Amino acid sequence: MQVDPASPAHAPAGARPHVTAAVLAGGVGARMGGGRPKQLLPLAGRPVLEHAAAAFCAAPEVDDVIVLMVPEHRAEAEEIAARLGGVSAVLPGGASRTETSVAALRALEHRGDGDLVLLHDAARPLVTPGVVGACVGALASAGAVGVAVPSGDTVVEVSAGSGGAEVLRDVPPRSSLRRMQTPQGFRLGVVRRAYRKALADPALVATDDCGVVLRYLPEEEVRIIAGDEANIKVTNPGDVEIAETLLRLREQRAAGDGGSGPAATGTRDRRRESRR
Ligand SMILES: Nc1ccn([C@@H]2O[C@H](COP(=O)(O)OP(=O)(O)OP(=O)(O)O)[C@@H](O)[C@H]2O)c(=O)n1
Ligand SMILES: C[C@](O)(CO)[C@H](O)COP(=O)(O)O
Repeated sequence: MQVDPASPAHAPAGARPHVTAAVLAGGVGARMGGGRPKQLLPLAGRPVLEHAAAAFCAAPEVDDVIVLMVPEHRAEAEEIAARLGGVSAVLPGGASRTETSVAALRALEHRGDGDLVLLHDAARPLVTPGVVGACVGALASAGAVGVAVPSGDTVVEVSAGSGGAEVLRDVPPRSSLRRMQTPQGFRLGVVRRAYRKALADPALVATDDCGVVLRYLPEEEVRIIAGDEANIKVTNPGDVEIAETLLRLREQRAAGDGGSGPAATGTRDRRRESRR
């Protein structure tokens, strides 16, 4: 699949920006092990990646969903995209998460600087359309937005001590600590400028995209909005089971609400409907 080249490069004056969600599925899942990328593991009967992409397909604020997949497993992502019906392109990911983010930005070269992109870990299958919508909403008044949750634990900094053993170095105040999640959303002009500088830095090391904006565009405020404790990243063995439990709890709560909770299904039609 390819990105639709007929899409306008710049939104007409006064029009709302175009919103693309890029689901980053280029990782091999080394910590999970098992020989297959974790985004393809089944979670309640559907691959992890399918859950993640479905939340964006269901979010009325999102116009377009693309998936960046480990090249060797692109065919499986194409099948998932075909099932969902709301994914416009499945493209090859890069060798690192940062390279996959850059590949997503390259795929959006035809979009204007004022358009928006949401970068999301395919390994976070429990993201909800509600969090996606809040992220897009915050981008009305910010150039970069990350979703995060407060840290319940005291988070400490460690380093190697005199005998080589790990020792405590610093205890940052917990009240100012958050655990960063995805989606992370950006005006394209902002994230493009940040990555342009980042890619010129031979010392570039990044584990998320808001961090790249913070480091390379210090003048740009990165807004933090409330994430969701359940929006875990499937990382280590056992995490799929935890995600399944959280999903079941969410479904039970939604059923208790009369089914009004966030559904991770939806179609392009619903999106079109919301734009009228
Ligand atoms: N080359 C890469 C590496 C990571 N990711 C994506 O970035 C997200 C978060 O990364 P992580 O949890 O580290 O995934 P993996 O890199 O697959 O895991 P590991 O580090 O254990 O190998 C995942 O959705 C993963 O697919 C990516 O798109 N391209
Ligand atoms: C982007 C992220 O999910 C925010 O918590 C995280 O940094 C990804 O990190 P990883 O090293 O790729 O697991």
